Amino acid sequence: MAKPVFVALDVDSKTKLDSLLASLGKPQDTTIKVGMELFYHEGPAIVKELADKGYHIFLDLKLHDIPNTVYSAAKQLAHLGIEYTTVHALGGSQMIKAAKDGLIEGTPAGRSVPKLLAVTELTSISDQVLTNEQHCALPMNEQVLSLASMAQKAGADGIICSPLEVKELHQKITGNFLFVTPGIRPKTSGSDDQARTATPQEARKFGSSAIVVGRPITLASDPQAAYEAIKKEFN
Ligand SMILES: O=C(O)c1cc(=O)[nH]c(=O)n1[C@@H]1O[C@H](COP(=O)(O)O)[C@@H](O)[C@H]1O
Repeated sequence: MAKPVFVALDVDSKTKLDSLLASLGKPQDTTIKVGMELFYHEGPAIVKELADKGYHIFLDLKLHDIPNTVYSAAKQLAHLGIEYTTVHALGGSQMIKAAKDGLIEGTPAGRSVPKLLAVTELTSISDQVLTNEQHCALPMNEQVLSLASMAQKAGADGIICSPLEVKELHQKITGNFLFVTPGIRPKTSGSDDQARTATPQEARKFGSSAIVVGRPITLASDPQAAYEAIKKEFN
């Protein structure tokens, strides 16, 4: 089975959303990511609407709060018909466990519990920022590994990291654990706010379970062609 390419629907209007979705293909064959921009603009109703149309939805709100608040929020998200959601691993093991418990508790009977992904270090964080602003004593690869192991023990189904870390993670983390990687930039892209990037082909070679791609598709002159080319390169 083809590994998912989650298209990040980072748009601020229903018109832009509809035109983007029209270029992606049949809902049942399309994996999409609803992030903060669209969710805060349209509210939870848009998630339900997309789920009812048959899209496979990754709802990325990156919860990060005290365990009780995250438990209650995750319980609400579990009603929406989503397949994946996110928390920040830096919220700690108790918070991750609370998110998982909330998802289990909130999932309607007969439906699958959404998979919980823990964001390790954002792909926009460079080695310099990790050291000089976060004052982290570990190098990036060890910090990501440490957060990934903790998240796995706490009950997460996988992590979000850069493709650049995935090869090493596969050697050290066993079991059925997902490595979902944004920071995807085809060769021709210029530089932007992403710091730890790789091409779709590199992500495949490193062993990413799925990739998340926004602007290389949403801002392309032909989003459909860009999406198809990236899917082909990753699989
Ligand atoms: O959780 C995420 O999806 C995420 C984590 C991370 O570390 N880096 C990251 O870029 N993302 C998301 O992945 C998408 C990347 O979009 P582009 O940079 O436009 O391809 C955005 O929607 C980000 O919110």
